[in-house]
Amino acid sequence: MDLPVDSSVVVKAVPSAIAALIVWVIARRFVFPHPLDKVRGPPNPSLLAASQFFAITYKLRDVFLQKTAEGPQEIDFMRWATRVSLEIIAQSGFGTSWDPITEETDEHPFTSSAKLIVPWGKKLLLFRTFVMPLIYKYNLGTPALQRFLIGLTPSTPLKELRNIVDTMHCHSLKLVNEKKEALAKGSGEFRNDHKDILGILMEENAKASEEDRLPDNEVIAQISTFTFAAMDTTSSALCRIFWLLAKHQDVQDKLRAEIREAKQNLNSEEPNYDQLNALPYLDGVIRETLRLYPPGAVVGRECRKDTILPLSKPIKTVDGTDTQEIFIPKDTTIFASLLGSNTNPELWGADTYDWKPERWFSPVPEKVVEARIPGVYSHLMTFLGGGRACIGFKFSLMEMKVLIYVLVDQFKFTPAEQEIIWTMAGFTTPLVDRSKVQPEMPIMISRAD
Ligand code: HEM
Repeated sequence: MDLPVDSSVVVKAVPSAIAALIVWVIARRFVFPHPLDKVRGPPNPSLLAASQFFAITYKLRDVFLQKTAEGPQEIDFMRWATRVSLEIIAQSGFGTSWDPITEETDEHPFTSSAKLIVPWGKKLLLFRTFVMPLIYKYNLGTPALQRFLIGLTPSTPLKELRNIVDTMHCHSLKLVNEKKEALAKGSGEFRNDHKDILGILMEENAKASEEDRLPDNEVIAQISTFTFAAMDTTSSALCRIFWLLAKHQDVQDKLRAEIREAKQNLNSEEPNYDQLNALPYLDGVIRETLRLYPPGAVVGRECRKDTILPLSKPIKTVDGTDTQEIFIPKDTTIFASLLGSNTNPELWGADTYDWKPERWFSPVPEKVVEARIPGVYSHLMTFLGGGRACIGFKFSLMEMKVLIYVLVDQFKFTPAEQEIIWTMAGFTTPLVDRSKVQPEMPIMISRAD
């Protein structure tokens, strides 16, 4: 067969091409390997959820593209981060869609309700600390009586919280009933393609023995638990990350460069889970933010038996003596500072209160390793540790990474004029006006070059 070019030229070029290829492979492997090299390969089918997260995030990207068509715009980032977080947990957790995420549609009532639990709850600190535990402990009054009494009180926060609970309950009940109906028709149809958490729970619950089976009200309660645990925390962390990126343009630029390089290297719009995790700057930004600004700064616990708490170093008691341990009587409520552990200068060093994503490019300080912090994530207590640790932390990390990957690539974020007030009661929440209940985080966005 005739070759379209002079065959002698091709034959002479072969050894040079092979030599060039060898040089290129060696250079890529040893001189400037890309972090994604380690994780190339077929996508892991068990981690396909990343593509579901991308699909939801693209809707937000489209809203922002629409908004910035005429130039820079101020947006309430809290509003959009909450909508996306809710939709992600609705689709992956419950196999339903609650929010089309468009400029023209309002947020789902579940979002507007769940988002206000913390701000209204904050106004009832004394009631929650002293009265509610007694109501639970002594099982005072039926739910109907409690609701009736709330109606008689002049307390707006109590009434608001009751309305919030009603809204969330009503939507959760509807969802459980729909799932039950589908379950009755056959599990194949029921699960559809999605192995969502609620679907699996209900399917297994239906098979469980009478004594192991969760009653309906507990299944319904799981929906509120998951929504609340997933939505408020992740949206709070996302707000903080974008606020920091807006304030540190140099970090934002480096992050954008890393994302764009990854896109080019992968030759694809969407990295899979492993590829996303292999981006060091993206990972450093998230780790550092969750270290210095954990969405929940403290957790409360009730001591179930008399306990002696050993201390890492002696403290002075009121009578001036040194002690190495504290006695905590049964039923004492204690608050453990997750923030305090994450930022302890004795472990993390003098620059502990500086936000430095690069910190994570080197091994963590020896003292941090030696302290054996029991947290499930990165020597941090942000997601707690032990039997009650956060079960959604990898889910949340992936959600944040996907959102940052998509948005920072396309948009530039700069601070808005208003000062943000970060309130620390409950989950950390951004506000612009302390007298308002509604969380808000204005930020300027424009198209990135
Ligand atoms: C940045 C995001 C998140 C943070 C900082 C966070 C933090 C925490 C913390 C500190 C706890 C322990 C609370 C306590 O026991 O007092 C917890 C529990 C929990 N989290 Fe998360 N979380 C996040 C995201 C998520 C997501 C996305 C989900 C669900 C998909 C989730 C589901 C849960 C659940 C169900 C629990 C209760 C676990 C149990 O008590 O056994 N979380 N989370």
